Amino acid sequence: MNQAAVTLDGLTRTYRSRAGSVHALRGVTHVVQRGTFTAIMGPSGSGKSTLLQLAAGLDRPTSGRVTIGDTRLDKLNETALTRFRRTSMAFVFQSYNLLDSLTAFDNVALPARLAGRRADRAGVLAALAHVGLRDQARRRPSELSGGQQQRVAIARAVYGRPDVLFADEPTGALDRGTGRDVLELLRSLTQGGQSVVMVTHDPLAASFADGVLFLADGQIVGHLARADAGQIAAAMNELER
Ligand SMILES: Nc1ncnc2c1ncn2[C@@H]1O[C@H](COP(=O)(O)OP(=O)(O)OP(=O)(O)O)[C@@H](O)[C@H]1O
Repeated sequence: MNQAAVTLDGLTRTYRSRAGSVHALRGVTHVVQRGTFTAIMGPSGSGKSTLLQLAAGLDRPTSGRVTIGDTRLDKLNETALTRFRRTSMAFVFQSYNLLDSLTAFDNVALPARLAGRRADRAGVLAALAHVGLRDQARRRPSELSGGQQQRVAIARAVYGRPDVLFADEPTGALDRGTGRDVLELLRSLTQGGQSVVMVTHDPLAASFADGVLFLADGQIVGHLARADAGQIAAAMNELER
């Protein structure tokens, strides 16, 4: 089996507007191994969100390519890409992105239903149980705390057992303790062979990852393996000087 979960090969992304061109990514090459948790850090505007969007197939690179497992995203048309995203990848955002008119259960079941599959009741409940919310299945997001809502979003993301979970500041809106629970949950997914790629500004959040990639000005400028929050903060300070 291919041990590479995400392969980024010479990725560039240039945004063009009347005001001029912005080179958000300037040639990023990196491999995320299967079953690992990677954090991406860097100063504001360094290209972190752009990188995540390209890796998740939500946007196309100007040049270079993204491969998820053995599948090259540039070989897929929009329909095939949407289908592939629904089965192989999931995305967790800072703002949870749950539908308030649906219960926790129906939010978790939604991607499968959108993909034209029946959501199996036992599987959805198991996903909710995995994030400690088995008893809240009938509640709507507005009846849950922020941390619980983010756990519903993670249950939704893991229900289809995607190979890769992308997360953009997943703990940005949570207090420390709740954030820690969410990060431990993300880390636990790797034991089942899933990969997690997370953008964060928070060195403590990044310390839960197996490795941290540092971006500056659209390029990878450093890498730390299994570092504590102090080491990560020191590396960030160096970058921002
Ligand atoms: N749609 C867009 N059109 C034009 N420029 C963009 C667009 N999206 C991002 N940019 C620019 O590309 C660069 C990288 O942006 P990106 O959002 O990837 O950075 P980031 O590291 O995620 O920043 P932050 O930490 O502030 O969220 C920035 O200069 C940004 O202004």
